[in-house]
Amino acid sequence: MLKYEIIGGKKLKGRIRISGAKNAVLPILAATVLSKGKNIIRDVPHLKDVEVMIEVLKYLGAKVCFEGSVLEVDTTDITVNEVPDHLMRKMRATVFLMGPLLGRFGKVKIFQPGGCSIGPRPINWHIKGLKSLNVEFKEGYGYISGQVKKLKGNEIHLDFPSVGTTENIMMGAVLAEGTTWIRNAAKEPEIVDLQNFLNGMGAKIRGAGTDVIKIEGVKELKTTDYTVIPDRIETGTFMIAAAVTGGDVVLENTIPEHVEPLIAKLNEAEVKVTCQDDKIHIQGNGRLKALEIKTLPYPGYPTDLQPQMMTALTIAEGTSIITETIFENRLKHAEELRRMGASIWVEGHTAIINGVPSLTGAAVEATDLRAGAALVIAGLAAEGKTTVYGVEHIQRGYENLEKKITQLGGQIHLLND
Ligand SMILES: CC(=O)N[C@H]1[C@@H](OP(=O)(O)OP(=O)(O)OC[C@H]2O[C@@H](n3ccc(=O)[nH]c3=O)[C@H](O)[C@@H]2O)O[C@H](CO)[C@@H](O)[C@@H]1O
Ligand SMILES: C=C(OP(=O)(O)O)C(=O)O
Repeated sequence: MLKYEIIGGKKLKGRIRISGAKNAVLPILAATVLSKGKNIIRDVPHLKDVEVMIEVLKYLGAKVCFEGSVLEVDTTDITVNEVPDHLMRKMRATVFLMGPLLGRFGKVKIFQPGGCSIGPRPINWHIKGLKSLNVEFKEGYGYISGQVKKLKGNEIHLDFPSVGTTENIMMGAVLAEGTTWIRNAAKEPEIVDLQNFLNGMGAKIRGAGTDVIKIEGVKELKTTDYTVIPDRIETGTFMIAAAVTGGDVVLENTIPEHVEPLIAKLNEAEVKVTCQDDKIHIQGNGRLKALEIKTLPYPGYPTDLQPQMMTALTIAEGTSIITETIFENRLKHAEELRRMGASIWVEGHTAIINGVPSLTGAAVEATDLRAGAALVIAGLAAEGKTTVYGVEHIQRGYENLEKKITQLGGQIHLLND
C-alpha cells in the first residue's frame, strides 16, 4: 500500500509548472473514437485515470503511443463498441465512451461507471440526453446498451448543468443529422476545451462556456493535433498549499481566469494573489481570515477545490462555513482533519469550521482524490509528521505531486508499505 510521509512546517517557495487538465483530457481521449486515424494530444498528464482511458481505448482496438506528454491515438482499427464491467468500474470517466461509440457505430454497451466515493453519481441524465438524440436504451444484468439507426439532433434542456452529461451529448450530437441545442449546459472550461478539440476535428459547435451550446451535425470527423488546457484544480490545490504554509510560489502554465472563484476567496481571506499572463504568484501572509464557501457549478466555487479549502480554513482566524451542493457525500475529509486537531462540525451538507492555531501530524486516510489533496496540504501545514494513506486515489488526478512539492521545498516522501 502506498503512503505519503510528510514533515510539516516548511513554507513552500519557488516555481512549478502546472500539468494538463485531467478533466479536459479524459473526454477528449474518448472523443478520438469519433474519427478514423491518428490524433495527437499534447500536454497529457501521467495520471492513473489517463492510464485507464488508454486501457479502454486499446481494448476497443485503438493503437496508443504515449511519449513524454504527447499521446498519439490511432483509432483506425477500432471495432469494439462495448466497454466491459471490469474497465467501466475503474473510474467515472469511462462513461464518456457512450456518446463517441454511438456516434461511430450507432451502438454501445456499457456497465455502471466507477469513481470516488463522494456520492451516488447516477448516469440517468446522460441516458436521457442521448435518448433525445434518437437512441434506444435497454438495461439488463448490470449492463446498459444503446442503439440508434441514425442519430438525430434535438433541443435538450438539462435538469442540471451536469458536466459529464453536457460532454456526452456534445460527443453524441456531432455526427447526428440536424442541429442539437443544449440548454442549461454546464459552462466549465473543460467543456470549452472539448468544443475546441471537436471543432479541430471538423465539428461545428458554438456556445461552449455559455449555458446554450449549438451543435450542427456533420457527416464525418477528421483527426487533429491538440494541446489540452492546464489543470485548474491542480493550480488551485497548489495555490491553497502555498497560502496555508505562508509560502511564496509562482505557478506557471495556468489560465488565471479559470481559477477566479478561488482567487476571489483567497483575496477575501487576505492572501496576496498576483496574475500575469500564464503565471499566478501566491504570497502567504500569516493566518487566513475565515470564509463562507458554497460549491456551485462553474463559475461558482468548484467542488473539486472544496476539501483543500477546508484544510486551509481549519487553521484560519475565526469560524468558517462550507456548504457542498454538488455531491451528496463530499465532506468525509472532515473526519480525517479532526484527527489532526481540526475543529469541524458537520451537519448534512454543511461543515462549520472553528479555526485553531495549528494542526498536528497524524496518520490519516484519503477517501477520494481531492480529500487526499486536502490531507497532503494539512500535512504540509501541520506540526510534526503526517502519514497519508490511500495515495492511489491521489494519483488518479495529480501528476508528480510529491516531486512538485519537493521542488517547492516541502518535505514529502512516497513510500510503499
Ligand atoms: C471527469 C470529470 O470531468 N469530472 C468532473 C465532473 O464530474 P461529473 O461529470 O460526474 O459531474 P456532474 O456535473 O455530472 O455531476 C453533478 C451532480 O449531478 C449528479 N448527476 C450527474 C449525472 C447524472 O446523470 N445524474 C446525476 O444525478 C451527480 O451525482 C452530481 O451530484 O464534474 C464535477 C462537477 O464539477 C467534478 O467534480 C468532477 O471532477
Ligand atoms: C471527482 C473528480 O473526478 P471524477 O469525476 O473523475 O471522479 C475530481 O476530479 O475531483
